[in-house]
Amino acid sequence: MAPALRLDGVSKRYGAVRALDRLSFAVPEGRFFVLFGPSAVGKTTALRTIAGLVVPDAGRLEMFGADVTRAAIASRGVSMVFQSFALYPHLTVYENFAYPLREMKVARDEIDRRVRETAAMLRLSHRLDRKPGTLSGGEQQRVALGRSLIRRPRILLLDEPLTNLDAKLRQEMRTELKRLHAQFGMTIVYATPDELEALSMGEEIAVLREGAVVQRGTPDALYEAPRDLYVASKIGSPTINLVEAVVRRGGEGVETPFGALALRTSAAHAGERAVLGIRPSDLRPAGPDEAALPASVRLIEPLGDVTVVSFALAGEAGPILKVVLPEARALGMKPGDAVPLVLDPGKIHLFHAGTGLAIREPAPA
Ligand SMILES: Nc1ncnc2c1ncn2[C@@H]1O[C@H](COP(=O)(O)OP(=O)(O)OP(=O)(O)O)[C@@H](O)[C@H]1O
Repeated sequence: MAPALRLDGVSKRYGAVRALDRLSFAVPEGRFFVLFGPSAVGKTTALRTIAGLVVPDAGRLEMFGADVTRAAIASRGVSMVFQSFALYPHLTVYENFAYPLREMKVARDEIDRRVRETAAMLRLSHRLDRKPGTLSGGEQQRVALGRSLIRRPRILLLDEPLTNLDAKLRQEMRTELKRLHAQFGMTIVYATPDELEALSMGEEIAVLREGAVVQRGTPDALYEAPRDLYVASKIGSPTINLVEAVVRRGGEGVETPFGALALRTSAAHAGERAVLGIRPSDLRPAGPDEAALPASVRLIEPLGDVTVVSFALAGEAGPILKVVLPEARALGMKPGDAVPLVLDPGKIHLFHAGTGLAIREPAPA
C-alpha cells in the first residue's frame, strides 16, 4: 500500500539558507510520525511544504501514491495546526468549529452533529458558547486542534502545538493527542524540538539536521543505536556522557582516561581517536566484590523518584559522568564519597571522533 506521505529529495532555499536539503522520508498511513530537531533545522518548512504553503525548489511530494508536489492546498486533504494558533476571537467556540465546515458548504445538520462530536472528543462540550478569550490556554489549544480535526483531514500536521502551554498542560495534551490518535487513527506529522514530546508520542521519529534526516526509527531504536554523536546527544535524558578515547591496536578495546576498556573494536579503527557514549542509566555503584572503576561523588541532584549523581572518574581532574540512580540508592551519598562504579561494556556506544559516526563493533566470530 502506498504510504500516506512520501517526500523524495525535497529542497528549499531562502537566499543562502538551505531550509530543506534533499529531505526524504515516507510515513505509512495511520502513523504518529515526529519531525524532531532543534530550532532552524527545517521542521516548519517541511510541514508548510506538505501543506502546500511552500513550493519546493526541487524534489517530489506524494500523498497516498499521487504526486501532489504542485497540487492546490485545498485538494491535499491535510490540515495544519500552528505553534501560534489564531482563533477567531469574536466567534464562540461553536462558531470557531463550524467555520471551516461552512466554508466547505457542509449541510447545517451535519455541521451541528460534527461540532458536538468534536467538542465531546476534546472535552469542550461545556465551552461551546464561550469566546476564545475567556478560555484557558489548554482549552484554546484544544479549540485550535478541533478546528483542524473537524475537517477530518487524512493527514494532520502539527507544528510545535504545545510550545505555548505550561508544563502541566503540555503533559495533559500529550496524553490527549495520543488518545485522539489511537481513537481515530489519522496520520499525524508532528514537529517538535522537545525530546520528551518526541519520545512519548512518536511511533516513529525522524531526527533532522540542516534540512535533512539524520536518522529515523522508533524511540527505542534511536536510543539504543544512534547512528552518530548528534542523534546520541539529542535523544536521552539526562544527556549521554561523552568521554574521549583511543581505539587500541588489534581489536583489544579502547584506552580511556580511566583505563583500558575491553570492547570489541574493528582493527580498521586501530589508533584512531574515538568518543565513548555512556548513558547515565548504564552505570551503577559496584557491589562488595565487583570489579569496578574508582569514582567519587561530585554533585547530587534529587529529581523525585530518581537522583542524578555526577561522579568524577580517575581523580578530580578526570571526566565527570552523570549516573541516574533510584532515589533510595543515592540516599546518604555526599560529595567526596568514594563510590566505585560498574559499567557494562555491552552498553557502551563508540563514535569516531572525526566524523562523529558510530563505530559498530564487529559481530562475535
Ligand atoms: N520565509 C523564510 N524566509 C527566509 N528564511 C526562512 C524562511 N522560512 C524559514 N527560513 C529559514 O530556514 C531555516 C529553517 O527554518 P524552519 O522554520 O523550517 O526551522 P524549524 O526547524 O521549524 O525551526 P523552529 O523550531 O525555530 O521553528 C531557518 O534558517 C530559517 O531562518
